[in-house]
Amino acid sequence: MKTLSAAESATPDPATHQGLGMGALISTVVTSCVGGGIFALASDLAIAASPGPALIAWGLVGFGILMLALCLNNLVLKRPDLDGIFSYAEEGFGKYTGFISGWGYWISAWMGTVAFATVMMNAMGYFFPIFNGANKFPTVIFASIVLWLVTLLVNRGIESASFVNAIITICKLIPLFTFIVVALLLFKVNVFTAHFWYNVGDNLSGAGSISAQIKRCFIIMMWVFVGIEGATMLASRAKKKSDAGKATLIGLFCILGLYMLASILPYGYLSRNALATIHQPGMVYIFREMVGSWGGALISGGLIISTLGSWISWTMLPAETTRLMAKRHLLPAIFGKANRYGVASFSLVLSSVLIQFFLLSLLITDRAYQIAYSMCTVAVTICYILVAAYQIKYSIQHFREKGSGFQLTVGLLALTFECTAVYFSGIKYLILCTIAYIPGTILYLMARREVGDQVDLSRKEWVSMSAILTCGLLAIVFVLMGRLVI
Ligand SMILES: NC(=[NH2+])NCCC[C@H](N)C(=O)O
Repeated sequence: MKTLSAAESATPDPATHQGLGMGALISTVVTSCVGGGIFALASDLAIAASPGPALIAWGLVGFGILMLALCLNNLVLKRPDLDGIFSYAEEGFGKYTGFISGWGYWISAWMGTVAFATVMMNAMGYFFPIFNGANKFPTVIFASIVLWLVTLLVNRGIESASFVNAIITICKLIPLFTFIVVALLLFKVNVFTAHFWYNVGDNLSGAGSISAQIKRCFIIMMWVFVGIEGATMLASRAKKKSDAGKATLIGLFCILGLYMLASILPYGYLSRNALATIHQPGMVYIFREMVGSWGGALISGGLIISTLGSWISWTMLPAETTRLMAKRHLLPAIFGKANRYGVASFSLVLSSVLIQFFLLSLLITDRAYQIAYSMCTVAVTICYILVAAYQIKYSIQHFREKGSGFQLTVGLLALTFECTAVYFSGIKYLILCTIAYIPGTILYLMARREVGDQVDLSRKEWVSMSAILTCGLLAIVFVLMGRLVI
């Protein structure tokens, strides 16, 4: 049995269908992007900014993600022979760069699961206060049980049937729409405009200049868009290739609309201060304030189902990524070895062990959710940057073709956006990621040996490898010295 990626699992089996239609493609974008982030968005953003700067940030991030989506569409159409997001980096800049991209994607995929687990346990706390208490042991134990149950299921080659996905999508959208409609009805213009640009006179950590507020919004907004690459990766299975492009754009605008409404409307009901200090995940408790306790239950229920669905899909994904990388000899063959259900067990179990390790962080910090999603976002940005870079390279190489000037501009804008986003999000997360490249690089070298390649790295590869390893080692030293605090 074949494992499906987060994106693929949302869609019908291509063998029994004549390719994916527009509806299936759009729902793929929504399924792979909308996980747990939206439920915490309002309160997370309120900590970072007032409504004015938040709106500007949505405009900027929306535009940047659009550029990225356009790059992916273009590459999928121009290079249908390449599969897996890391293959663009490999094709454009050599094997080690391909590895850098794939490894980033892999780290991001399982780090995202740590974020899912934390936000899901917060929502469980709504029903079972034991998960909300100061003692985090019950939370860690329950999250670990879910983790290993999901691992076991995926390891047995479950495929999320499309009807299950449809139910999950409905369960996540109904509470979200209900929230938005009620928030619209209760919207008070004077509350919304009271502190439109600044929140003067309170002691929010998020006070500050407009630009500082916009910067803080970036990582929160980027996180909710992780997964946008999902549908474009399906282009080769679309009924019409051009549909995939359209679907990504339509999906992107739908999601952007959903996110903007869910995060901006609450500013018209509660003050920024109140939103920022509300219990997490914000939407649950904002809705409870609005309509009473059934509201909190509705949103918590939606959140639990939504994150569980995403959790399963994103458990299949890292194993699938490393399997493809092993196929291309970027990782040792064991990463690609399928068990009798056709699942690459080693990768799967390795990701789960790492997730388990990071779940323990819940015991020592109450910022586990923020840390996990920041790491997830920055790690995936590494591959996005390389996608944009390949888009630029490809457009220059084929400059005579029609539309290349446009594609080049899109690539340049996407690259600028992604780099700025990493910078705004905090270089420290990027530096921390390099630690994971130390064992990764060893595995990469082993993979090269395996195929009899006497590791004859090019000069460029040596340079990038040494730079990354040095950063990784320095990061370890800084962490040990307590200089790198997240
Ligand atoms: N690598 C991952 N697990 N990504 C999950 C994507 C999360 C999604 N964007 C959300 O808002 O919840």
